[in-house]
Amino acid sequence: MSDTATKIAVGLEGQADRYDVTIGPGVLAGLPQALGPKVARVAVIHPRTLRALGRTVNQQLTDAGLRPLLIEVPDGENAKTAETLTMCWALLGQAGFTRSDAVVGLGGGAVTDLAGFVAASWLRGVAVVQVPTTLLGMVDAAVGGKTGINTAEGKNLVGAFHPPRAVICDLDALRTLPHADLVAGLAEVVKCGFIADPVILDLVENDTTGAATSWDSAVVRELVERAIAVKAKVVTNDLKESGEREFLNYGHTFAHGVEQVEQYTWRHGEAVAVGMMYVARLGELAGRTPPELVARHAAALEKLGLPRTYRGDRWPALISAMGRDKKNRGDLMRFVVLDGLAAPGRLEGPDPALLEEAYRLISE
Ligand SMILES: NC(=O)c1ccc[n+]([C@@H]2O[C@H](COP(=O)([O-])OP(=O)(O)OC[C@H]3O[C@@H](n4cnc5c(N)ncnc54)[C@H](O)[C@@H]3O)[C@@H](O)[C@H]2O)c1
Ligand SMILES: O=C(O)C(=O)C[C@@H](O)[C@H](O)[C@H](O)COP(=O)(O)O
Ligand SMILES: [Zn+2]
Repeated sequence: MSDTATKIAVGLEGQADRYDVTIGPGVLAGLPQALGPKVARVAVIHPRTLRALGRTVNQQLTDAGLRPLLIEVPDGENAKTAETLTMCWALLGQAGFTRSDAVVGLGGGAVTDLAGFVAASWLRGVAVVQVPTTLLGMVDAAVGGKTGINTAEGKNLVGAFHPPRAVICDLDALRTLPHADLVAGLAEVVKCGFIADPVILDLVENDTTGAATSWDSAVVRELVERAIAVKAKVVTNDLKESGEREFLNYGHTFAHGVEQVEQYTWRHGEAVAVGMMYVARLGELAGRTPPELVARHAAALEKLGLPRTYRGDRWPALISAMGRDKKNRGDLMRFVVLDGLAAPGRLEGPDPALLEEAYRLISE
């Protein structure tokens, strides 16, 4: 293991489901230990693009005396389908996976969401170790135990809360990540800045050298660690989203609508960027979010090269998709808005006219 690794614990001290998120270059070497002593077989679920890394992990686990089974799935959201889930179940069944075996999610957020749900559902729950290989996976998707897949009707509509046994964020994995995916991941980091840790925003705003978008910079490492610390604290307090975990959903009602309407051709992080602009405007229209904070959203996202606007001719499809958001209760639409910097709150049942007006304000 790298001697420059950082560990952030998730879960209450002394509880069996507490786990570490390990961050640093080279920390993938710790995967066999992270799986624990009782595991024999390991299903390594990875996307097509990471076939070579999958083989490296296969060798690493074999050398450690484990019996890996590589499962290759499609890239991106195409992995988060009932068909891919069924394929994974079939392969685990054919290999005779038992409750002492484990799953590894090796890939971006789409794969860690799928792998987590495979683990949550197989034999009603086996261990999963998440090895995120995108920035977004490291700072958000792999941490916190939200797992799931999409259905034709919407994003993440089927899933389970299933905390991982460990999360391994090997920063070396970011070397091959396309720049646009790195930047998209920063949208979730900025989200953590607005809802909980303004130092994140300072780091982005004061970056004069492009360090915030350079995968191997000290700034990116600090951003990763700060965002994970925000998420770790929230999910430790509220794993199943009955309270403050909803704040991690800031910007996501609109974002998930955009992803669905665009048939998942938009990156999740890009949709979250626009979704934060939308809800910042909504909060302002509702008299909750101060105008200068709305302007700060636009400035921070622009600095990173993230989108702030969306096409203006999709309202019926968007409002329909937003009606299926998990924060809603019956006909009551519920949003997370900011009452100030690092002061998230809920906006329940806003006037439909405000919902459409906020859309108009961010329309191209
Ligand atoms: N469960 C959660 O709490 C949570 C949180 C945030 C996002 N998510 C989900 O995460 C998904 C988005 O994740 P994402 O942004 O990582 O996208 P992604 O998983 O689709 O990955 C983006 C692309 O990068 C490729 N890739 C992954 N690692 C790579 C690497 N190191 N080098 C080169 N290519 C690489 C992938 O194969 C894919 O084509 C969405 O489905 C979103 O809903 C879940
Ligand atoms: O961890 C959470 O809780 C989040 O809401 C984090 C989000 O960034 C993430 O995109 C999550 O998958 C959204 O969940 P959903 O419940 O809105 O599907
Ligand atoms: Zn998200």
